Amino acid sequence: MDSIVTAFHWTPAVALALAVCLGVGGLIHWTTKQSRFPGKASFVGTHLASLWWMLAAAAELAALPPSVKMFFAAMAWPGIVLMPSLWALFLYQYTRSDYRPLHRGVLWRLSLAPVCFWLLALTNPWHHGFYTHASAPINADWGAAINYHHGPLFYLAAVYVYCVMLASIAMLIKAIKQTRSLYRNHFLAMSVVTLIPWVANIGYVFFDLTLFGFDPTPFTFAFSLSAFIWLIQQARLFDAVPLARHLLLEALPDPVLVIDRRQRLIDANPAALALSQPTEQWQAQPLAELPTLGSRLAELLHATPKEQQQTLELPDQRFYETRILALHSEAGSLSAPIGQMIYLRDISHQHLAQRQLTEALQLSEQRLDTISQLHKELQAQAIRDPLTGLYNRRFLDEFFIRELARAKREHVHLALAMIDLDHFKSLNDRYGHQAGDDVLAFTAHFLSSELRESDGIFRIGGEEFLVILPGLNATQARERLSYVGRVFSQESISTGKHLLQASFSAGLAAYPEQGETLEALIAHADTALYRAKALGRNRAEA
Ligand SMILES: Nc1nc2c(ncn2[C@@H]2O[C@H](COP(=O)(O)OP(=O)(O)OP(=O)(O)O)[C@@H](O)[C@H]2O)c(=O)[nH]1
Repeated sequence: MDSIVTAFHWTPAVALALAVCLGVGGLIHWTTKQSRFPGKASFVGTHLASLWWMLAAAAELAALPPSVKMFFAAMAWPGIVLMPSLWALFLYQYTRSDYRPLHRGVLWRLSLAPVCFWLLALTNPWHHGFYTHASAPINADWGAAINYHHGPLFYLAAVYVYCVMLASIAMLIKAIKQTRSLYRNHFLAMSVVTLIPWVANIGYVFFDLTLFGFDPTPFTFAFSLSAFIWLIQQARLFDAVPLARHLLLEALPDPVLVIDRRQRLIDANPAALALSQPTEQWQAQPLAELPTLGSRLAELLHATPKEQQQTLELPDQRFYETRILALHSEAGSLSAPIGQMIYLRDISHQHLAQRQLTEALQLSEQRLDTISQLHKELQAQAIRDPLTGLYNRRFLDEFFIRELARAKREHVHLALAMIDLDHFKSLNDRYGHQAGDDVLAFTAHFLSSELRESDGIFRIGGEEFLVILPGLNATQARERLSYVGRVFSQESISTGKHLLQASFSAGLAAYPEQGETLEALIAHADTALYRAKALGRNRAEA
């Protein structure tokens, strides 16, 4: 026991190596507790291999006898060879989002080279193919580091490991080229994390670079470890949520743009790029200079928040509803504005449909107006005589009922006159039908101007008129029509070619004395008209 204790010593380098081992162990434990991510098993395996390497390195550092140091140097080899293989496997799975568990066959194949090199390293005292005879402590101090002189087997192992590392780097470069999402940042970060230990290793193998007189590679794992912790904590590596959000944004058919505080474009999803078609160097370009929509969006950003939610009309009948969201950095309880996100929702279909609907509604309203206007005109035409413009027989009943009701209500008379032009047939025969029409039109106009506005004048036959005179009894109506008839007979009627004179006879009846119905009053007035004709025409009889 004592010999074992005295075979090792405790130095700051050993403490550092053990601290890194503890860190790597903690990272492995933490990773196993995380939710699934592509290549999780190979990621854990990589760190187990590096832990093995680090433990062997720590033991070699702590060991005092050169033979023990060389034994632990040989013990490190399964970790040294397995680690890059598992790392390459992890990158292969991660860049392909491959969640499948590791196949046992793959593990066997990956373990083959590490086991072979391990056996070759352990059997080095017999063949010295790994470390040559010249390998010896750097000085005479007890526990001094060994200055290894590498044999061909060592270089074979180095070539194997570097080939695997080159494959990893190639895989990362390909992945970086093919993606522009958050994955790209992850791949970039992983490249750096991967490169640093191997730069240190190349420095050790080819340029004799050492730390504590020792291969610095395992110590750079301290850097890798910190980088991974940062990536996992801050950049949320392996966290599905930001990746899912980013992928969603990429797949979103609506354009989304992100600008910084100085309104320079920092991100745009494929839909935004397809809409705007900017130059290749669109990142960091001022928003206002962005083709198609930049100037419009820049104007919107200066508008009030209310106006910012408006419809943006772009060429080719495309309409977008705009939404502008402020972005803040969350640093503890402090929140600072860092930019804005502009979201454009494609509402072309709804907008066009709404416009078509509005146009259709306007058209149907116009048509409805025209129809109701036509309807009114038709209604008016239906109750009017086209030649004279006077009411016709159709409106007589309605007019009479209303006036009779009023007469009854107000206890007044209601007179009715039948008017017939005298000798109209001979006028027609002598001067023609057109002249007859002119006389009829003149008569209508004359009666309308001579009688009261409240009197109803109807043309009820060829040269027959009917007049309703509210408030007048038969005698008063007779006086009124006698006077109007006299004036009419003195009028000269122009019929184009001739100046004619005409007269009319009128027969009168009045409610309530001569009757209380239209039929009764017409019958009475007809009789009176017949009498007026018989008495020589151009007169009114009651
Ligand atoms: N120009 C014209 N003539 C019409 C119209 N409607 C009816 N008439 C004519 O009016 C005349 C009516 O004549 P009659 O009923 O015989 O009576 P009259 O010649 O007026 O004789 P009295 O009534 O007895 O004075 C007929 O010749 C009809 O052809 C019309 O719209 N235009």
